[in-house]
Amino acid sequence: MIINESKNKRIVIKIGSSSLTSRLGDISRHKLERLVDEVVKLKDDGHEVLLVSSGAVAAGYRRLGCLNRPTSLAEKQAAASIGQGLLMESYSERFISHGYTASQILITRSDFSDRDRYHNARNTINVLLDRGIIPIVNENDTVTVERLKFGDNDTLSAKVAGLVDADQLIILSDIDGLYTDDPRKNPDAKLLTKVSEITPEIEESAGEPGSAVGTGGMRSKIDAVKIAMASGISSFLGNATSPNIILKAVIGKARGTYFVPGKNEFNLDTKRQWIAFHSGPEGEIVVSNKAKQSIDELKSLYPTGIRYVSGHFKKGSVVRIKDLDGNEVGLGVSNYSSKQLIKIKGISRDELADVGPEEAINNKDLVCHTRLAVPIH
Ligand SMILES: Nc1ncnc2c1ncn2[C@@H]1O[C@H](COP(=O)(O)OP(=O)(O)O)[C@@H](O)[C@H]1O
Ligand SMILES: N[C@@H](CCC(=O)OP(=O)(O)O)C(=O)O
Repeated sequence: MIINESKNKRIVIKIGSSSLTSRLGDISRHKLERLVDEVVKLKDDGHEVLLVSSGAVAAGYRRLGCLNRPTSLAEKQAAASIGQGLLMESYSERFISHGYTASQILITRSDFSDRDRYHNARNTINVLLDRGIIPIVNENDTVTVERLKFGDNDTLSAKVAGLVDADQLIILSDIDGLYTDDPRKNPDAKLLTKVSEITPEIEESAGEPGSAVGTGGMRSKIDAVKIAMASGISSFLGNATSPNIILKAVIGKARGTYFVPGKNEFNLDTKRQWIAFHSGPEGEIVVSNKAKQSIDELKSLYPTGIRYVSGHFKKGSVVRIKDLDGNEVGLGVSNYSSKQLIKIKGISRDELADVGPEEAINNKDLVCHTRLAVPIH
């Protein structure tokens, strides 16, 4: 199949456990190699490809001595510790047989919540992509604890797609796309081929995993797509077993669901993506109704609109912004420490002249929740 389009794309492909495993639950070499062979064709055509691949637990649990996929955290982590190496070995062997090199990247949420580490990951991945390598990302299962988990590889893939400014996110699963209901439970469910807005009906239709090896189900795929949409990235969801699914998805000819990003104001730049999806807010400020309104309009926040400040934070920390009823309205990088803000809250811009930067939060460092239909943190 000739897939070359005028522009070479940067493509992130998420491969779920169910797309790599046999009916017994262990890794199917045949399935893995078929997908790698498609990626190789994309590479031959000049596209940059990054994989986010699950499968470590599936590849390792039998050698750990478990009959079924384990459910306890420690056993899953032990299985992943065995399986991650085996998984990478299978990928590497196949890519090398085609003359390409794969690299392994294991990430936890805490790696991304530090802005320097976030940038570092981005720089490293850019070097790999520039040199024609295929980075293969998975969650660093052996060291994550529930609290620090990305939660699943679906949202991880969307965050990685944002990190590397991907042109497209392709999520492969064991289902043909997003249906109006879980098709395994409702035979009347209809496939949605194009989605430009995640409506409450779509949220409701998204259910649990369909197989014993899947973890996120449609719920986490929708969360992932929302993150991609907010980052201005088109996504595709389709069935890994469908022939040439990746090649067809890239040219818009695959059976499945295409998700197209919404209006421009949702297209978060990398800094806002970091604030929205990765940062760990260190304090809270409560703002007046008028200030809330200007945040809704994505305007900078001035000390005059701040009513209360809580927590101890430094200049440059991310803080939660709440309205007078206690609802979170956004997140932003504070130009002042909590100590300074307590002193200057409520003060007008004229009176502030000598204290420091006028704005408490510049609008470039502001993420407004009403403009962002995405779960934060
Ligand atoms: N609205 C829906 N549309 C499609 N699939 C759905 C829906 N709701 C729930 N599902 C289930 O989600 C499953 C895919 O998620 P999951 O098992 O986690 O796969 P993976 O391992 O590929 O991440 C499907 O097999 C399907 O049974
Ligand atoms: N990191 C884990 C998988 C986590 C996960 O999201 O799995 P899946 O829902 O199959 O994509 C592993 O490699 O087994």
